[in-house]
Formats: sequence, structure tokens, C-alpha cells
Amino acid sequence: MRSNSCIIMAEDSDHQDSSQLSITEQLSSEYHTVFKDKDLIEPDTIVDEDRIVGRDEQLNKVINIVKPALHGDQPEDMLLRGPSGTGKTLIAGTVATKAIKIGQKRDVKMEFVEVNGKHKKSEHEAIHQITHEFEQLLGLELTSKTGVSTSSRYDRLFEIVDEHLDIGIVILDELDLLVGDSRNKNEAPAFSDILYKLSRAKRIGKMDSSFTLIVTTNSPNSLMNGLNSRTASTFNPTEVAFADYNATELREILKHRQDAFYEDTLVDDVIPYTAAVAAQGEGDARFAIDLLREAGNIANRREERTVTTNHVEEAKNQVEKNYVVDVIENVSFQKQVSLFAAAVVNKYGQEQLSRSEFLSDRSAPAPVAHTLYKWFTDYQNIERRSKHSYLRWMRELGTYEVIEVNRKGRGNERGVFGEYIFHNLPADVMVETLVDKDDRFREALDDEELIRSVVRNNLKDF
Ligand SMILES: Nc1ncnc2c1ncn2[C@@H]1O[C@H](COP(=O)(O)OP(=O)(O)OP(=O)(O)O)[C@@H](O)[C@H]1O
Repeated sequence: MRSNSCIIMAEDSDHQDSSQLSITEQLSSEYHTVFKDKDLIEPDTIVDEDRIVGRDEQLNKVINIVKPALHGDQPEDMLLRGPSGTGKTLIAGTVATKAIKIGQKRDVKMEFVEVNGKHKKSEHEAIHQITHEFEQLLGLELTSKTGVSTSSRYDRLFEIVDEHLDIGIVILDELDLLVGDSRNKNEAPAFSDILYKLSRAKRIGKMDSSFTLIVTTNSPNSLMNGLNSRTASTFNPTEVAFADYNATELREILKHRQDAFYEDTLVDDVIPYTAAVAAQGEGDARFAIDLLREAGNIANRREERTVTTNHVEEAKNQVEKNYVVDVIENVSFQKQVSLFAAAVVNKYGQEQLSRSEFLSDRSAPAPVAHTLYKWFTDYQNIERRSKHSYLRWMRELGTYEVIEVNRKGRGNERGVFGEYIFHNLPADVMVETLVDKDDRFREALDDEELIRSVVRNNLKDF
């Protein structure tokens, strides 16, 4: 193994100061990296069994549930529940991968696909992705997403599994986040319909082959309470619980990935320090690994040869921001509109917010944010949902830690009001993120003076 960071030598440059070099010289000059195998700490890598630390109990449970598939029996569905980054997807993916390999030797045809509820806006999109991934894995012709009904997407999925597999394993990650957009109070969320249709297909013998559903969630109550009665009677998973990691466990997990870096590039206390920072938060292994990778990226950008605790400290802000941006980019459009309304109140109302006795320059009062929501939906001719929905979506964004939701008094018994605080990501960065995501947000800012005066007038009257 090479020691220390990798250095690729310049072809023809002997200058030291990169500011004096031509573009060609700079591009072909020395390249430093602290990473030997960065894949090991990339977000979606499913690592080998020998890198999984602990989790024996959960592994055994999942193995015992999947095992019948290798003997021609139908495995039960599973609900893996626990906080973010506690290994639910890793355990599901690793056991499914191993089972498929063993199945190949025993002539049991299995495949698994994974879809994340956070990244899907509707039932149709989710079922399309599952179908599409099975088509890809099995080398079938890819069918189109558009111009077909959701029910024909299901039919195609059932047909593929029936014709080509004995068992199709479907991992539905963070499924409680797939609520869909067109929900009124009496309508079940999208995830309820998905679970109903997938679990019912096997019950009524729609296929000779079958599915096993592995659902992961951070919020089992939202998921199970969101099922309508017909789904609740068909989807009866075996539950497996995952708890937060402590600093010692996180340290072990990181040590099992330290060969992502060249030897001696991680200064001695970097792994314990990173584990301690992650344990102080949520005990989330993803956060710990992301922190280590981002610390390495910072060292690389500065052309430094070692990763230190200072890099980890700096990485913390960046990783937290990335998480918030990721949530904002992936929530439904109505939630994005709700957030946009609150963020513009903060961005364009700075002067009044900082002058006020009971508001702050990092916040937006909920009544004004809601008025801006109404203004924006009129301006862009977008469906406007009830105030109740607006407040619920904002509370939900609070639980994802995109904003903080508070109740605040005006003083002198003049009543209380809801307040949104931009704690992890400044409001103007949120506005920029949304503007990049959808032109309707950009168009609203084309006339900045107009939006500024709408915000100011409403804050004045508040
Ligand atoms: N016990 C463990 N050993 C080694 N790596 C782990 C362990 N637990 C989690 N990880 C790593 O932490 C990261 C997050 O894990 P994973 O995606 O499985 O979490 P999750 O519980 O499914 O989270 P979420 O609920 O947010 O989807 C992954 O990179 C995974 O490889």
C-alpha cells in the first residue's frame, strides 16, 4: 500500500505558484488526494459483509425472514423501523444481495430493487421506477413512463415478476414520505395504495411468483396510522427495530472504512472526533460517514496532505446544509411553495424583522408567510390548498429540521403567533435552491420590487 496522500506528478511544470501557471499547466500539475478508495464512503455504496459493524440481532431477524424464499416458500413482509442512518437499508440490501447469489446456485430466481419514498412524488412514479429497475436488471425492453395509466404500470410489474422471477424483493425506503400531492383529508396517502396493491397481488394469487416487501421508515407511527383499513388488513409486516448508534459504535463503523483514505492521512484523533460529533447529534452513521468524506474533500481542495479535526469541524456545517437542501429538493411542490413563501418573507423583510420587538432577522411570522403563500399561488395560478394544509406542511418541514417552528407572544398579552425560524440554512439560500429547481419560483422573483413590497406591506400590517 502506498503511504500518505497520492501525488500524481506534473508533466512539464516547475512553477510553484499556481496563480502564475497557464490553464494547461495547472490542469497537468501535481494532483493530491487523500482518498485511496472514495467509493467506500460514498452515500449509496452497499459495503461488504465484513464492514458491517454490530447489528447482529437485526441481521439474524432479516436473514430468517428472507430464508424461506430459498426453499420455495413465501417470505413475510418486513417493516424495518428506526432513526435515520441506523443501517436499515444496508441490512436489507446486504441480505437481499446474498440471497440472490445463493438463489442463483439453487435455481431460485430472485432480484431486488429499491425505491426511496423521499425521491418520488407519486404512486405512478414509484411504481414506474420499480418496474423500470426490474426491466433493467432482467435485460428487458424498457417501457415508457408516460402515456400509460398507473394500473397498467402495476400490470406490467406483475407480468415481469411472474414471467421472469420466483421472488421479487422490493425495498421501499422511507416510504412514509411518499404521500403524493393530490391528498385531501379523506384520501389515504400514496404509500397506502402502493402497499395495498403490492401486498394484495400476492394474496389473491394474481401471480404464481411473488413479492416480498421490505419497508423502511423513521416514522413507523406516521406510516401505520396513514394506512387505510383495507391496506391495514392486507399489509401485516414483521417489525425489526433499529436504535441510534453511540459514539463507540460509530467509531467502529468509521474504522471499518478508514481504508477509503491513504495510510497516515487521517490524523490520530479524527475518527474518534468525527464519531463524537455524530453521536452528539442523532447517532446517525450516514452523518458520521458524510462528515468524514466532506472533511477529506476540504483537505483535498486546500491541497493539504492530512485530514484533521479542524476539517471535520468545518465539514459539519456543509453536511448539515446539504441535508436540508436535499430535503427541500425532494419534498412535494406544494411543500416547496409553502417554504418559498416563508423564505421570501425572511429574505425581503430583513429591515422590518430586525427592527421589530418580537420578531427576529432569522424568522418569518406564520400568518405573513401564509399570506405570501396565497399571493404566490394567485400570481402563478397554482392550486391553493387550505390554511390547515399550509400549517401542517410547515410543521412537517419542522420535523425534517428544515426550519424550526415556534409559538411566540407579541408581549403585553397581545396574543401568540406561529413563527418559522431559519436555523440550519439561511432563507436566501433556500430561495436560491427553489429558484434553481422550478422556473415558477424564478418568475416570481423577476419583479423583485413587487415581491419586496408585498412582503413589506404585510409585515407592516402584522
Ligand atoms: N452497522 C453498520 N455498519 C457499517 N456501516 C453502517 C452501519 N449502519 C449504517 N452504516 C452506513 O451508514 C449509512 C447509512 O445507513 P443506511 O442507509 O442503511 O441507514 P437507514 O437506517 O436506511 O437510514 P434512512 O432511514 O435515512 O434511510 C450507509 O452508508 C451505511 O453503509
